[in-house]
Amino acid sequence: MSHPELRQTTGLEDTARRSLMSLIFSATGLTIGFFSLLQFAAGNYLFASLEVLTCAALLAAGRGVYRARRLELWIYLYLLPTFAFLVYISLMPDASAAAFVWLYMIPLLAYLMLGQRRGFWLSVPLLLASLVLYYLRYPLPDSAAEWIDAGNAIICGLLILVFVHLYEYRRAAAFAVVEQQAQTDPLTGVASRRHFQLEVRRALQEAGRSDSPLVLALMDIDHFKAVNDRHGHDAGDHALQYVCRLLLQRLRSTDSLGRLGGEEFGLLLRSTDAASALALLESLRALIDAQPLRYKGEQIPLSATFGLAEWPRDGRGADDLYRCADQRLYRGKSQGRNRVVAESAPHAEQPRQES
Ligand SMILES: Nc1nc2c(ncn2[C@@H]2O[C@H](COP(=O)(O)OP(=O)(O)OP(=O)(O)O)[C@@H](O)[C@H]2O)c(=O)[nH]1
Repeated sequence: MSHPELRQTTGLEDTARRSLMSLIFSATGLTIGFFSLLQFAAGNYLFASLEVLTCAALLAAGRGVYRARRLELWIYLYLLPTFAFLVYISLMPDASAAAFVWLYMIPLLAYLMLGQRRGFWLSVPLLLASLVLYYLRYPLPDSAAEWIDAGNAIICGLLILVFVHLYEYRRAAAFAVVEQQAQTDPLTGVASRRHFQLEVRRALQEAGRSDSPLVLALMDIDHFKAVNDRHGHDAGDHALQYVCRLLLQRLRSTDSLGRLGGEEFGLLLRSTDAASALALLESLRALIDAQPLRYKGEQIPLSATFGLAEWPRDGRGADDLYRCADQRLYRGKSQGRNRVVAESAPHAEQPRQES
């Protein structure tokens, strides 16, 4: 029952990523700010001033990253100079032999900010290159004790890499499950109300940019209470799932289907005008009408009423389109149900009254 368009991100991961980046930028800025004080105290004014500037830039980036459009660019603008700096301080002429521990930050930061695949491809080559440079700079160990020291450092780095890789793998998998659940109606598998509404708003922005029409349709199964009352709630659940399957069979990959609540569904038909939508929805209506649900040896007849609104003809905002489609759906119900309504009544209509 999966439909490609129902698999878009809700932005959950994006928000989490931005707040993590903000934290990392700010923490790095404050750390560098602290070191700038030490540099001032040591009389290294040029270095100290550069560190103050870097600190200010990172603190500003920590605030600005929430609005950043090209997030990837911000990540690489942070990671590449940071990694170059970490490699430098580990290998600079007067570095202590223990300064290499800063290299362990590389996989942590790369995985945190880039995720598993790109984190791996950025950090592993860099760590290997740093290892080679380190042993060009320092002679190879020549005693058992020195080999043990080197072994500790390498094995510790390797374990950090393996653990961060496994951690990120599990985190991403858990996040995907949570995101999927937030986007999906658990009974029917179509988009949840919240996700569908998000898709409508996104589609309206795209339609505004490309200036191509779009149709929002609302569909309500007729006399659904009677299905529950006569055949039981379980039959009602099967009917909801069945109707969704029928709809998804016919909808195009660019269309979206969401459950707005109870037995009401939303259909989003991108790049479609009212005339083509009417033909499509009419075929969906006829399909539901012609194919009763088979449930425990019984045939349960089903039908549905549709109301549709076209962007920009019937409104430019999501609320206007919902209101218009809802009025037409209500009109279809009052005209006898099992129909598609694409036009408003000649006179102004009252908003639909909830029973
Ligand atoms: N089985 C089942 N029933 C549900 C679910 N959600 C809502 N309903 C039922 O759907 C029915 C909706 O009834 P009404 O709002 O009166 O609408 P209707 O009987 O379809 O009548 P019209 O819409 O006017 O054609 C109620 O009986 C709800 O209990 C669900 O998830 N499963």
